[in-house]
Amino acid sequence: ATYGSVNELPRLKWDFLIVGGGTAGSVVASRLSEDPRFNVLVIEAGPTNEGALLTIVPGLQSRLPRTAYDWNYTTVNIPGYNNRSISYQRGHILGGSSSVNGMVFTRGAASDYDRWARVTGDPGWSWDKLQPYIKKHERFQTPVDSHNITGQYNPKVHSSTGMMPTSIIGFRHPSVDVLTLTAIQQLGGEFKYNVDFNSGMPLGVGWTQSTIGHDGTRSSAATSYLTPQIQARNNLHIVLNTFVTRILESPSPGLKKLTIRTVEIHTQNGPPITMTASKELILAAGAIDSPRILMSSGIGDRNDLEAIGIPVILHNPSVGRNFSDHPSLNNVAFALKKPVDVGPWVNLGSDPELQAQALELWQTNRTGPFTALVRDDHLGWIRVPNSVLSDLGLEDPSSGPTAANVEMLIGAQTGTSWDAPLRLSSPGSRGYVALRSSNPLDPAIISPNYFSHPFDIVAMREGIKAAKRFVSAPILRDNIIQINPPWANASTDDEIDQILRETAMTNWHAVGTAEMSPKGATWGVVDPDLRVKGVKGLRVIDASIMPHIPCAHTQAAVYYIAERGADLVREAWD
Ligand SMILES: Cc1cc2nc3c(=O)[nH]c(=O)nc-3n(C[C@H](O)[C@H](O)[C@H](O)COP(=O)(O)OP(=O)(O)OC[C@H]3O[C@@H](n4cnc5c(N)ncnc54)[C@H](O)[C@@H]3O)c2cc1C
Repeated sequence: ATYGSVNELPRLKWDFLIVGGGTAGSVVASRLSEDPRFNVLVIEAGPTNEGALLTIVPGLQSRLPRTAYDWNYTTVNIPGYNNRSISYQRGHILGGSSSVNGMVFTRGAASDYDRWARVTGDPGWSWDKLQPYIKKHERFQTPVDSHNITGQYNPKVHSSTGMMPTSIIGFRHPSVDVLTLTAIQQLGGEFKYNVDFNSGMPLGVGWTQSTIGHDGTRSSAATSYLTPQIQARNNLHIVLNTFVTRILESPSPGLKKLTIRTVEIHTQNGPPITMTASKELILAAGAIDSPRILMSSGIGDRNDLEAIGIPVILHNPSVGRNFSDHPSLNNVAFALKKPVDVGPWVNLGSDPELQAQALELWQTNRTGPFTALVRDDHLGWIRVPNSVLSDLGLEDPSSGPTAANVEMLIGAQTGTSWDAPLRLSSPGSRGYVALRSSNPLDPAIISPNYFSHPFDIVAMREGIKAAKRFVSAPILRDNIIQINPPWANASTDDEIDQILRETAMTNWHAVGTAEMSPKGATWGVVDPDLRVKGVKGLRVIDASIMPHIPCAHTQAAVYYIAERGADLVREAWD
């Protein structure tokens, strides 16, 4: 059952308490409550996703920032971004960030997961061992426009029996696609056609896949794992609009080890409410808020916590560190002499009339441009040339030679320019999340520290060069005037770097702030079974636990972590 406030909750005994009904939390709740022996309560700060049109219609995603569905965070001034601070979106709604994200569906490289297995000493995190979870997650379907997708994906690497509807992009731009596909045929090499970048081998250019199924609506963790039927389970309870401030030591007669299975819940007009799980407490509040809750509760760096007056219950300097994210650059585009025909929706982004028509089409029969969000039909995954790295004496931070350093979205949204927005897929920079004060209601300090590692700015620069190589394909080059501002007059590396620092943004892929490390390691926050080090009764299962960021949009990896995480919990209580 689902409750609108903590006052409506029946007084029950909870086996498992899950803090955060986001991407990972929804999966864990769904899987644990498959076992009728377990009584599960999810505590979610945001409202229900039910009927929230902005989260249902893919094309309305851009209207989500700064609504009630957004935590509305802002980073500190980022030195590598010329001291700019940027807004940092996070989902504040059932389904969490999966209810507000861009729905791009990418898994990354097999070597990303193999590296997790290597650094944690647990082969269970390897690409091969995760396959059952990859399959349990996905329900690949024909796209909403029912076009023939033979040759646009590899059915062998997809599952049609899992929980979450996914597909190939279902609203395409045929005149752009012809140019892209011809260009990659002409260029080959780094731009070779990759029939399916979700095979574990992402390099090359392939058709965009998204977490939108045949019905043209967003698939989120809430719509897929917490369907009305699943929410109706007798042993699954979800309380919305309820904010967890801290987690507390629980009475544990006879146990010497620090035991934490109690949550403290904020109430408007009264003292906080506490609840204790009889089996386990699971933090799934995401890469910003899971470390925030740990630190507010006295688990973190002793010096930092004492400096703001928080009594330390467990000294662990890794909490909140290792923040990793993908910087993005949306302004890489080339002016065209002759426009490409992108159809009647060309001004969709700016014309309210067209947007109203698109919404009507979506509502009437699930057609039109609002059945997709990303308007780039192809994604490219590229490497920084080894020669560039060796000349500069830089190491490649990616997980290996088959992983991507840079992602290039490929399209021509307005028809008047050829677009190549870039994402840095294998950043070397690491930032942190910290507390502002001892008040657990204060938002955390988010310090992403982008472009603090020398590789990152080099890789972005190389991404721009790769975009220039792309438009040098015979099919495109005669139609290209030049790269658009702000790049048109930047010729030296210094000039390019300045523009990078002035204009780069984020892809909202924060991970790593409660990283896994081997059992017994002197660093890290959780063991490979996701138990918080030095604590009994407490796990973290969400994006925070990734030791390294995959070269992919991060939701797929979070689903796999949550699927396996739920299994690890279940095994412990079998
Ligand atoms: C704007 C945006 C666009 C993105 N685009 C893409 C994309 O296109 N493709 C992709 O693969 N990935 C994308 N991502 C990233 C991806 O969505 C995230 O990596 C993933 O959803 C994180 O999952 P999580 O479970 O760790 O956290 P979340 O899904 O954020 O879940 C955390 C949950 O905890 C709740 N919570 C937090 N604090 C508390 C508290 N104190 N008490 C109670 N509840 C609390 C939150 O409300 C939330 O529901 C995007 C993210 C954003 C924000």
